[in-house]
Amino acid sequence: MDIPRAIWRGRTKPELLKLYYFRGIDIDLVVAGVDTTPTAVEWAMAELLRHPEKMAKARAEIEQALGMDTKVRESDIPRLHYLQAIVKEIARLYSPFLLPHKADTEVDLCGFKIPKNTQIMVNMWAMGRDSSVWQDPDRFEPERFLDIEVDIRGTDFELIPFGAGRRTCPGMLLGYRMLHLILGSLIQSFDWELGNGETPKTMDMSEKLGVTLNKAKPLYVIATPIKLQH
Ligand code: HEM
Repeated sequence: MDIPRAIWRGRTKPELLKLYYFRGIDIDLVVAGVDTTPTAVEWAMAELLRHPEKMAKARAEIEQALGMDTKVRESDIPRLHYLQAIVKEIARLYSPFLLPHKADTEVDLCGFKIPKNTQIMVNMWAMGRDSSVWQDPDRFEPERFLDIEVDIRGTDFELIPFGAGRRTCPGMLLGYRMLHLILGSLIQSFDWELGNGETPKTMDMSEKLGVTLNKAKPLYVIATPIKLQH
């Protein structure tokens, strides 16, 4: 990571270390914050376009809760239970790995001995699709979350898309709210159609693993604005 010459010229060593440290934090925030939310929104829109009846159900909930003349706001999220269920279902289906962690000491985890200094990768994708926990795990079924209480903010360990504990995602509350707001606004404000000749049945839903789990073939859609009453 290079810092331009004009910035480091004439600075003392501690000053330079500080610069590197803060620059590292900036880069962390951009890398970790930029890709995650849009990727989740893309998967959610793809699933909703594959299941138009669920898109209609989500819009009906918003219309019923807010009427036709108010845009979705952050304060509306607690009332939009189906929207929350969609976000949880997307987190269950399309979360990749947590960041790598390292065991500080030897630990016993569910009968497995993890030696000190082992690097641990938590596979959230596999956790989300574990058939001993989730019924019909590969199916997009937000309704499953209407009957059970699962908090995805790091307290219910069957679903931890932001991680949990001391190294949990520091952008969690921002990401969590943005997901609901963006998705709610998109559902409320536009009619959606698939582009590029794709149909709900033939849509390519393959995945591409990076730091986030991306859609291998980007979603191509046509959006028609719906006029809110004002
Ligand atoms: C839907 C949105 C997001 C998801 C699903 C998400 C998920 C995650 C996950 C799983 C981790 C690793 C936690 C672990 O290994 O235990 C993480 C770390 C991190 N996230 Fe997020 N994140 C999101 C949004 C954001 C945003 C908006 C920001 C910043 C503005 C952000 C900043 C970070 C940073 C800096 C780390 C590294 C923390 C560390 O190393 O201790 N994230 N995130």
